[in-house]
Amino acid sequence: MFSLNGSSFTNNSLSGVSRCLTQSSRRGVSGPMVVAAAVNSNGKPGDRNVSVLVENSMKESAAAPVEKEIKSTVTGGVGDVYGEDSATEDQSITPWTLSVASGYSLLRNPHYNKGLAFSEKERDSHYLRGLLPPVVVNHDLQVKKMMNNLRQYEVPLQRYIAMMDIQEMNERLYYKLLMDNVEELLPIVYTPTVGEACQKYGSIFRRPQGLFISLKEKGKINEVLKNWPERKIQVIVVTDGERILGLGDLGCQGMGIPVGKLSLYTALGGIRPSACLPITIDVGTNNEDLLNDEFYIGLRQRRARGQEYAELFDEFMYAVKQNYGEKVLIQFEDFANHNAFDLLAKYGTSHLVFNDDIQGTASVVLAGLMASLQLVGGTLAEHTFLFLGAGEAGTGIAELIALEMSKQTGIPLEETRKKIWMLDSKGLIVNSRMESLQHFKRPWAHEHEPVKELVNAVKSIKPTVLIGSSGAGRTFTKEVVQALATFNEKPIIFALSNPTSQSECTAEEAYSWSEGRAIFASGSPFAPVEYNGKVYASGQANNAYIFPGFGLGLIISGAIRVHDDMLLAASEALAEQVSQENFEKGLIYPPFTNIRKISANIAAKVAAKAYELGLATRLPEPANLVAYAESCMYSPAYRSYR
Ligand SMILES: O=C([O-])CC(=O)C(=O)O
Ligand SMILES: [Mg+2]
Repeated sequence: MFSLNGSSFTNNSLSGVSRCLTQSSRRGVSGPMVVAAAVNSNGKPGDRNVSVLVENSMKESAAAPVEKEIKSTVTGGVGDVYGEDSATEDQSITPWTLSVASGYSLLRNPHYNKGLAFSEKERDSHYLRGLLPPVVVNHDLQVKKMMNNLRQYEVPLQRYIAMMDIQEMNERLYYKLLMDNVEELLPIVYTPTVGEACQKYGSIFRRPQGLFISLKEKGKINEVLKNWPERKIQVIVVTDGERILGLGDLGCQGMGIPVGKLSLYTALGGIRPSACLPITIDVGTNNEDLLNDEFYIGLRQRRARGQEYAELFDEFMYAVKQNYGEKVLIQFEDFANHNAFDLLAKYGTSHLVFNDDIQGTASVVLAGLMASLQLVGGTLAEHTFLFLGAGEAGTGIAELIALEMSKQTGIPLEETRKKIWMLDSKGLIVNSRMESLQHFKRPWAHEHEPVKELVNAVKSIKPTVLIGSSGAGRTFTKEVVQALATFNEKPIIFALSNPTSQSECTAEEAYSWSEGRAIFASGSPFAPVEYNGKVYASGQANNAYIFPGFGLGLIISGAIRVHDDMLLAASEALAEQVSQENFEKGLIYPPFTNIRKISANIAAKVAAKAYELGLATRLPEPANLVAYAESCMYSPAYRSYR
């Protein structure tokens, strides 16, 4: 332990300062620069506004709302957020230092470590001699070795843990692995395996990832954000863990989801890893198993609701804006319905927010539907839709379909919504249930007699498209699929719930029960299926196709708000990427192997829409947005250190 500016630090907290050369006089060096996150521990951040804010809120009683003070200090400016310039002598600041990492600490810094790929020259100039065995290998060989190692693990969760270890050890190796082997590794770092990882997060927990903001941090969220070692954040994925995939309330252990989503932001959408910040808001959990689990990592209390929740969230949202400015994208992920819609509505006018489960899923499904029309014919408005599940995903998709139909035909939204039917746990959503319906379900109540069972709704409504978004597995039974197949030559079936255990039916069931006629896509991946001597490959209707490119489009245009027309633009861009060859295989999504190109195209269309709507701030608009998007994308290639 030693003391700096009156605060105590362990050696580790200054990530190798003892071996680092102070950088202030050597700007422009292309060596491994490290920002040493030496955060003062006296609880007084240096920023003048923040100090005022925190002191004000401390003066008030702990329960008093801090919203007023927080809002009043937000200027949208990010110039001097750490307060180094504006602090007076009596205000303490965070002593950040820029330094060059070398030697042992360089090998332990995941941003800059290259392992055995350090060149002879780098080994000399960065004090690495003797710390590495003599061999020098290239990036490709490292990837080959890691893939060999990963394939030795038969249990997917072991592969997940191994991937997390690689991410902690050598970030560029992690992203190159993921990008070069996207179809093989996506099911590991993402659905379905990430679901199991969240369920067991407490047990497999090694090193913390992302930021945990719990009720204990109320009144101090500004300081917590300052503890994060990166300053230039472009995308935050935040969850409160209440509805993790279709697995329900996993509390603080939901952190696996923001971490996984942001890995995809980098690998699939080209956002720099250092610009990505995963956050879990911990307000407790109502999951009894977790509350009784000795390895649980979160607050051991039931969920805070109402004002307590709203105040913590408000403090968080304004602290984010204060620290990272107007253009940081905040992606809401896996909130329960009752919060998801309200948070999106509440912050949609003041922040750049995007709800992946409502908007991202909607955009990916609309893209799949646009592509399906090439196989089944007709226009969107000529189809009839039935949803099982009227939550975030279901109503979000329904609204985007209705909007697109309305744009295509000129028919008012209220009318196009009538082509879309929904069934929730209480049966078909019909007018006679109106009084008891949650507000987000009401637009979908149409005139019809009550129907309880899905199979009877299918027989009565005769949908051409059946979409499962309830989070409950195995609900598209043989009877349901067979009924659908009696009046559709090519029934379109989306089994969207994640992970695989929650899928409404399997690919094999969809093809065999429809005698090979279904056009099928699912939220979690299924291997190709053989039926009657023919191989059927199904698509993955997962928002992973959309959010990385969508976010990139917002960032490259400097967008300040999300607009529904941007979602439609993203759907069109994705649907356009389905090739004739894909269609011939019955696919309605392009393969993930092309995802970087797909993301660049989505980004370009989203950015173009932002410029058109006057929501872009990065001017002038680049002439070729696809080329510009591609040029902005992160590459995991190693850099040379002088
Ligand atoms: O994470 C995924 O695979 C898709 C998604 O957003 C969800 O199921 O909540
Ligand atoms: Mg989600």
